Amino acid sequence: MTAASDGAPGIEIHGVDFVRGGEHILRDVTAVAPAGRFTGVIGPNGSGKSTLLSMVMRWQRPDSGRVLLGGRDVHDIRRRDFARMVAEVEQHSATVLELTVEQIVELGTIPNASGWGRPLGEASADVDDALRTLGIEDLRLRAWQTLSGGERQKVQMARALAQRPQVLVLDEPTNHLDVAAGLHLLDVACGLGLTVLAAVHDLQLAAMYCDRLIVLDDGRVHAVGTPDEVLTPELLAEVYGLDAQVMRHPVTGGPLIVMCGVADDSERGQR
Ligand SMILES: Nc1ncnc2c1ncn2[C@@H]1O[C@H](COP(=O)(O)OP(=O)(O)OP(=O)(O)O)[C@@H](O)[C@H]1O
Repeated sequence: MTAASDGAPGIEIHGVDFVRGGEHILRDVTAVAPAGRFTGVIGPNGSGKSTLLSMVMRWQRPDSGRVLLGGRDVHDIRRRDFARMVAEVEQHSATVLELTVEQIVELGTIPNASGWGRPLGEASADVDDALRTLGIEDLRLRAWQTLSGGERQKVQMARALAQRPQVLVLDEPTNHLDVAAGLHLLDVACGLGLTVLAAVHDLQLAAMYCDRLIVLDDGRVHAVGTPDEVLTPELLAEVYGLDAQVMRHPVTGGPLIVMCGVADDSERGQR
C-alpha cells in the first residue's frame, strides 16, 4: 500500500475548550500528535475523545483554542487541501446510500482526482491497493448494507487509505474487529509512516501500537507521554477505576496490562 506520507504534518492542539449545554466537554486541552507517529487518545466513556477528534476533523469548532495541522489552523486550510491531507474513520460509519464496497472505497480517491466529479465505478489502482491491504478483495462487489460490523469497519479503513492521506484520524478503529483483524488494521495504520491520531479503548492495543498517548478524563488532559510513561497501575486506577498490574511484555518489551478487576472506591483518584 502506498500513501502520500512524505512530510506528513503533525497535529497541535492548543488550549481547546468546548462547552455544550453549560458543560465543559473539553477544558483547556493541549496536546500534540507528532508528524509520522501513532498517537492514541485514551480515557473512559464520555471523557471527550471523539469530541477532540471532531475538532481536528473540523466537524466542530473549539469555543476557544486552536487546532493546527502542519502549523496552520485547520479552519484556514482549503477544503480540498484538507480532504487530500486527512482521512477519517468514524466510530459509527453509516451510509444510507446503496453502494458497493468498491464504490465506497472509491469515494476515498475523489480528493486526489483531477476533477471532483469523477464518476464512481472507475476502479483505480488506489482502490485495488486499499482492498488488498485490508484483505477484503472478496467483498468488492458486495452491497454495503449487507456487510457485518467488522466488514464495514475494514471497508471504511480501505476508503481512508484509498485517499492516500498524510494524516489518519481514527475513532475506535478496532471496535467491531476480531482480535487478529484489529491487530492487522493497526499494523497497517502503523506501517505507512502517516501521522495517526486514534481514539483507542483497548489499553493493550494502545500499549503495543501507540508511540504516544493522550489521556483524557472528564474533558481534561490527565497525562501525556509514551505508553511506558502513562500506563501505570496508579493512572489506570485514577482514570478508569481499574485494579490492574503492569508488567513487561515478553516480546515487545512494552507494558503488558494485567486486569485484576475494578478498583476499590478508596483507591480511585479525584475524578
Ligand atoms: N454536542 C453535544 N452536546 C452535549 N453534550 C455533548 C455533545 N457532544 C458530546 N457531548 C458529551 O460530551 C461528553 C464527551 O463525549 P465524547 O463522545 O467526546 O466522549 P468519548 O470519550 O468519545 O466517549 P466514548 O468512549 O463513550 O466513545 C459526553 O458526556 C457526551 O455526552
